[in-house]
Parts: sequence; structure tokens; C-alpha cells
Amino acid sequence: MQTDLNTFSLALALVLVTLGMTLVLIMAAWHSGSEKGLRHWALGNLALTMGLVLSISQGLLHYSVSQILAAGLMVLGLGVIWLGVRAFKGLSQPQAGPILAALLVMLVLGYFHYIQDSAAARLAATGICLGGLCLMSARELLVPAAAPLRRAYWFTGGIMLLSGIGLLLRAAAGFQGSLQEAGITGEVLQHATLLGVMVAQIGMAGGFILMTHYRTIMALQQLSEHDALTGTLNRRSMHDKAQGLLDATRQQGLPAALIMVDADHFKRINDEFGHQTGDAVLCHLVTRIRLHMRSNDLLGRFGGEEFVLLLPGVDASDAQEVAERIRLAVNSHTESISDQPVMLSISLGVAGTGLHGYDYTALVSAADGALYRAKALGRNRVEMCSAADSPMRDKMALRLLSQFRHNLDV
Ligand SMILES: Nc1nc2c(ncn2[C@@H]2O[C@H](COP(=O)(O)OP(=O)(O)OP(=O)(O)O)[C@@H](O)[C@H]2O)c(=O)[nH]1
Repeated sequence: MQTDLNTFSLALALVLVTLGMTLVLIMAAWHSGSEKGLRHWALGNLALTMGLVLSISQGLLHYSVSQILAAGLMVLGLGVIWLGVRAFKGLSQPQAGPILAALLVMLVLGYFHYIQDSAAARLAATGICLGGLCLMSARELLVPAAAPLRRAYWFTGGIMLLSGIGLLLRAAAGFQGSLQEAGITGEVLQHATLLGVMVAQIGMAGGFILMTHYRTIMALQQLSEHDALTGTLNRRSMHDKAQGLLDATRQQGLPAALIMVDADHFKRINDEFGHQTGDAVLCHLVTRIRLHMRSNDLLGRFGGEEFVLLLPGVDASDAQEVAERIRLAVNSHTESISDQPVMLSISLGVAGTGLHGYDYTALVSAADGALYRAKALGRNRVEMCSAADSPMRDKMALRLLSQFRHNLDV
């Protein structure tokens, strides 16, 4: 089998592609901040590039440099890339692993060149080491992960898997001499390897950048949708997600209920124990609420110490029971929060779609009215919004009554 391709041109193209990808990874790593992995990938690719440069200088440099050191550098590069994948996933990184693998492959190549000359054994040793490292990275990436990161994981993992299989097949075929039997010359094999590695190099570097990109998007999304202190949905994203969930619930012909939760006398907690303890109390409150939530319920922070909980598929009277359980869970005893003995109680207002429809704003308004009533009637209680309750109508009067009682308390 003959090809019109020129080995040196292909090798040069591969070196340039690898160098280009390395520069892209270095630039990406430059501003990666706390993002783990990119630096390893840039460094690993740099070692790969150096190894490739040495290996295409065969004939110009001594064998020990153009073949043995080159293979060592390539193994080191793929090893560091594997470390990068583990760093990206937050796993431990056995730093010595790639160095030991590189030393091992150099020793084996030296043995099969200087002591027992076998080209097939050298090909097999390099292929097994490089292919094995590709498969190790693939193993870390071809795992379940949150979307959209999963797509980038599987893309990069797929490239690594194919590269690993290709390198191992190359090693095995060379070792058994089956390439010659199939009429595949060393030159054709080299061309195929160079082209394959070029495609793999572009895919691998692109995949790593895609992984970082998707993770950044996910982090930004998390920041824009969630309250930084408590991790609950922020007011805007709660509105959007809750309305979507309410629409879906209506289409399924199911009821839904909404609970407004407000910490009692929270200002006093802040005043008595300090703002930091106040923050810890809010996180504690959210943890308690979450214990009574199902996976498809939504929890959002409505304001300072006010939270909103949406329960799809639950009617108002069942939601009242849930609210009561949450109240008791919070109010059961004095908690040691940030080493401070804090006595916390909450007031809750409940509204259901049965009376107030599937509009999120209307439900919030109704539950808020019930919550105001709970505050006005002495706090630490659950109030239901009934049909007779026009939540907003009496709000001012309730606010005044609440303020009056509040003033009497202090
Ligand atoms: N620590 C802390 N305090 C907050 C935060 N957001 C709001 N607050 C405080 O929460 C307090 C709310 O006070 P009020 O609205 O008077 O409510 P309250 O003292 O709980 O009284 P009632 O609701 O009537 O029982 C204010 O002092 C705010 O400064 C926060 O993120 N962290």
C-alpha cells in the first residue's frame, strides 16, 4: 500500500498543530483563576510537543534523544494530562505517577535498543504506555456528570478512548508482525499514526477547553440563580422556575401550594448575637426546611429573613401539615448556632391553587397575607389563606397590629 503523503510534512504539521493547541491551553490557563486542570493540560501538551519535535528530528539527533527521550516526554505529557483530568474533577493527583511511567518507558526502550534489539518491542512498549494513559484519562471522563458538563466529558473522554484503543492496536499489530502480513508498511503506519494523533490532539485540547467553558457557565448560572448565603433560589429565579412548575402542575391537573416562611424577631437575634450568627441562623433555618422538602419542591429566598416554598402536587391542607412540621422542627429547642444559644421561631402563611389559582405572584400575595396574620396573632404559628381572606385588603391593618404587638414585646 502506497500513500502520496510525505512523512516529514505530516510530522511537521503535527508538531505545529500540537504547538498551536499548547499555546491555546497556555492562554486559557493564564486566566483560569481557581479553575483546576488547565495548567496541567497546558504543561502536559508542552511536554507532548517537545517529545514530538524530538521524534521528528530522527537522524539529526542521537537515538537516545530522538527516540528514547522523545517517548519519555510524550508519556510524561499524557501522564500530566491525566493528572489534569483528576485535578479538574477534584480528585487526588499522584504527582510521581507520570514521572515513573516516563522513566519506565525510557528504560524499556533503552533495553530493547542497546541490549536486545527489537523494533517491535519498542513499538509495543511506547504504544502500551501512551495508549494506557489515554485510557486512564478516558476512564475518568466517561462517567455520569451534570449536564451540560457531561457533553464535554464524553466528547473528550471519547477522543481519549479512541486514541487509547488506536495506540494499543498499533502496539499489538506491530508486535505480532500482522502489519507486514496485511501489506501495511512502516511508512503507512506512521502516516496513519501522525494523522490520527493530529485529529486527537485538536479534539483533546478542544475538549478540555469545552470542559472548562461548561463548568464556568454552570458556576455563573449557579451564582445568578441562587442566593449566595443560603444556596436557595434567589427571588428572580424562584419566580421564573416556580411559574414554570405551576404551569406544568396545572397541565397535569394537579394542585399546588405555596408556603411563606419568616423568622420571628430576627432583628433581635442580629442585635443580640451579631450579624454573623444571624447569617448562620438563616442557613440553619434553610437546612431545617429542606428536611421537609421533596426533590421536586422549590425553595427560594424572598427577602432578608423570608423564604418561599412551593409544593407541586400538594393541596393547601396537606401543605398546612408540612408547614406545621417545619415550624415544630425549627422551634423545638434552643439551638447552638455558631456557639450561641439561639431560640428561633418562625411564622408561616399557606396558600393553595384551589383558591388562588396558578399565578405565582397571586399565590405569593395570598400566602404573604396569611403570614402577616400569623405575625399579628402572636408569631410562631401557621396561618392558612382562606377564600374569605382577601390577603392584600387587610394587610395594612395587620401590619399595624403586628407592629403594635412587636413594640409591646420589646
Ligand atoms: N444576619 C442577617 N440579617 C439579615 C439579612 N437580611 C436581612 N436581615 C435582617 O433581618 C432583620 C429583619 O427585621 P424585621 O423586618 O424587623 O423582622 P423581625 O425582627 O424578624 O420581626 P418580625 O418579622 O416582625 O418577627 C433586619 O434587622 C435585617 O437587617 C441577612 O442576610 N443576614
